[in-house]
Amino acid sequence: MVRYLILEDGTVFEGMAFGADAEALGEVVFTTSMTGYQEVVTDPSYYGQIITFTYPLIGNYGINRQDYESINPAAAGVILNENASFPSHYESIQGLSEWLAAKKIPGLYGIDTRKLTRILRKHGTVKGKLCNSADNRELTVKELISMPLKTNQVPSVSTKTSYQLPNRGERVVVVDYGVKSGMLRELSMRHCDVVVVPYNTQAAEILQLKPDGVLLSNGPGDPKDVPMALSMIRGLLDHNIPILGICLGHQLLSLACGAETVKLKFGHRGSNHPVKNLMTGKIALTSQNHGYTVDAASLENTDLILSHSAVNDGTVEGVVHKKKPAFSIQYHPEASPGPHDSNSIFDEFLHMMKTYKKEGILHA
Ligand SMILES: NC(=O)CC[C@H](N)C(=O)O
Repeated sequence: MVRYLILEDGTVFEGMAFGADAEALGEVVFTTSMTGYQEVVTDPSYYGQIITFTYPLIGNYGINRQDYESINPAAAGVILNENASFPSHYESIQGLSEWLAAKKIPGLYGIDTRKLTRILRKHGTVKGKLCNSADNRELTVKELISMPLKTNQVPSVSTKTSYQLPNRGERVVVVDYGVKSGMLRELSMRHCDVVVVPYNTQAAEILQLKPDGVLLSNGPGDPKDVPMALSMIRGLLDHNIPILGICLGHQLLSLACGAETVKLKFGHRGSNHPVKNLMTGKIALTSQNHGYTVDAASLENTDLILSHSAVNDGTVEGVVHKKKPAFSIQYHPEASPGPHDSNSIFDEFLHMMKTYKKEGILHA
């Protein structure tokens, strides 16, 4: 069956349908990840977006039981060049198309994803529609132009109630803005006693849980659409609770400390983004998925120091608080998918919690 992608600039791509027989509207973004499509599509930070894979062949190892980053994928649609219809892997339980159909996500394949990516890179944020007919192209373009981009999606993906992953180690409260399960796995692997709480939990409730540290998770949308997080974070800083912020959590920590966030032209999405640690001079390849960034110039009047920066475009990739036990990074140390170069961020967080608990001093 034929399917179309119509962009708000009027461009029409004709390809083949796979996944669900449905239509989708959303921001069209691209990821350069060569593998890990199951993790990408189930990452809650992709909520409402139509994901284009620049790697030409996707789906060849199917879908398995392990690689979920959330149970219900939040992406609006998937675009590929070649869809491997006969997956082969010993853990595969389903093909990508079948799985997307079951999750009600439409897909389009057989288009020139290089041409599409060039358009996305040139125009930045581009809205698009996956549909089964291009007869109403003009109407669809009008609909896309007037459609406001939804940026307040955290309430849709955050847990509604708190839950615990009990263990014998440090008590870590995870504030769930759309947490990837990879982060919970990394904490559990380090024996952390994890309590996951909804996005709008306030500092007093978190303090009652007697945390050794708090992880501010990743999540979809614009960090400025989560204003209730800022007073909570300031409350935790006032009580010297060790904090690690990842991705949206990093942007929220920065906003809470007085920095600014801005939207990037076309975002960073992929598993091969080099990041420089400015403290050690070392470069790590990182997994990324973000459309917003902390404005480097705005750090000047805050208590935050720039600790990491993106090698490709020089944007902010990490900050450290000068006076409080808090640091954050824009990329994904849990990888899922991607290289494990930055896995030690979780060890640093653990070290910070332990040191702080023992000596009540700031992590050096
Ligand atoms: N992965 C994330 O947490 C993304 C953060 C934010 N939604 C952004 O796009 O920049």
